[in-house]
Amino acid sequence: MASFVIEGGHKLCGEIHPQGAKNEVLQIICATLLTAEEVIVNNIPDILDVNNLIQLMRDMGVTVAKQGVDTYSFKAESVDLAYLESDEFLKKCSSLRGSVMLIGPMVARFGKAMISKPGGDKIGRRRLDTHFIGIQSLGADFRYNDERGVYEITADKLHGTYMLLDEASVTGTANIVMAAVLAKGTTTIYNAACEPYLQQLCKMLNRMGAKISGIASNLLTIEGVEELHGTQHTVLPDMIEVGSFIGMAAMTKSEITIKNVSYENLGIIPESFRRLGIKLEQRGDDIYVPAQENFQIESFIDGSIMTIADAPWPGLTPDLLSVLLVVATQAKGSVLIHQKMFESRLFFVDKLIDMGAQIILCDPHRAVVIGHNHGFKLRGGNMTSPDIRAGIALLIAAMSAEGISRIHNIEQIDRGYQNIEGRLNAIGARITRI
Ligand SMILES: CC(=O)N[C@H]1[C@@H](OP(=O)(O)OP(=O)(O)OC[C@H]2O[C@@H](n3ccc(=O)[nH]c3=O)[C@H](O)[C@@H]2O)O[C@H](CO)[C@@H](O)[C@@H]1O
Ligand SMILES: C=C(OP(=O)(O)O)C(=O)O
Repeated sequence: MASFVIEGGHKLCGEIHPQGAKNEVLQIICATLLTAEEVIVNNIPDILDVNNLIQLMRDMGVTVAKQGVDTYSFKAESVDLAYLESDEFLKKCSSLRGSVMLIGPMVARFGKAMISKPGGDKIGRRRLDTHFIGIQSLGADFRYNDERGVYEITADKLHGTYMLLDEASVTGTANIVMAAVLAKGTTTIYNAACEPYLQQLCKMLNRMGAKISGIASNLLTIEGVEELHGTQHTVLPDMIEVGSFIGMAAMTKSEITIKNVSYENLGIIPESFRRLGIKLEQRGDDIYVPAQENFQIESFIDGSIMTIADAPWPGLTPDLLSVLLVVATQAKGSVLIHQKMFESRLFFVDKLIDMGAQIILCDPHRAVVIGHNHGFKLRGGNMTSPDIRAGIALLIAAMSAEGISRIHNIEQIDRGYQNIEGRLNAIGARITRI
């Protein structure tokens, strides 16, 4: 298990470029299974989750070639269906949440998929009902093998249908869309998730010959087609990384420019930081964050205490709440952070409290943060990263703290942030990997 040693208190200065979006690229790579032709994908981040999925595709028999620093081609002419039954494949799937999105394309094109319980962050219950019910309603048969703890999914031919999802699941919607594009007839998905990740997936599938309408809304209509073709796709910048950089700048009183953020795809994210009092300017497609000595949390119009809560897109992504929470510890004023979707993502606040933050954890979903207004610096600490976003929040806390901090289990951070210490050290941070 690797660790970061962080010397706190150094300001950042300069420009930083966000990597390609992790949660988009996981969908996109799975979708390359839908055609025998070559799909070229640009702006692929060099992160653990993505590299593991690329390796899994290779193991399945997909021809993968690295064509440039962040460009790969995928050609799924055939897939080794026997490998899907192997313990090795199932073990790899279980350590990677994105692998659940192999089901849709595999069933649609090859009539068969196997999956063990997928991994990902341990951030509370993460059910898969939306995926299973959706793909089942297209006509697939799900069988659970108790002995091996795996699901076997089979279908002769999928058939389009109407479905109202029980929740707007991000990976669930992606999985169902990827199954429906090759189904016979029309599929209508209501209460579909509509994050930019999904918009990008649907646009790529349409370039491959799919017929999807309603993109960016929660009502998708998919007319099934016989087959799909090759294409090129460029992954959007990672909006969670953009938000993480805004948070870092505010906590370290730094002036930075975040380059090429695809501002129009950030939704409510910039506004959520502004509600904490953080100034940021859109400059072309960049975000400029000026150095700020203080920032004051707004109140609601009726004067009541600000609440920042997650919600399905275009609401605020839950993946940024840990960052917003840590930033609030140095704001002026108080805020209630309400993590509605996940039930174990706030426990990391204990570590922030140890560092001197004023936080009341009300229950697994809600924390009240009373900001120090930069009047008291957090103390360096020794901590372990429980999940990817708590990991980055702890790194932000450590970068702003007095003294040396150590963060263990940084593999969690590596899942989603490319060479984070290298990129941050280049603009003034002091982070060492040991
Ligand atoms: C690989 C990937 O893309 N992971 C993202 C994806 O995970 P993932 O697709 O696994 O998450 P889901 O969208 O399925 O659901 C996330 C959680 O929110 C709850 N829920 C979801 C929708 C809803 O309308 N109401 C509700 O309560 C679910 O019960 C679950 O606990 O989306 C999550 C929610 O944005 C993000 O945190 C993850 O980073
Ligand atoms: C929760 C996340 O990832 P995963 O769904 O892969 O666990 C995340 O990206 O914040």
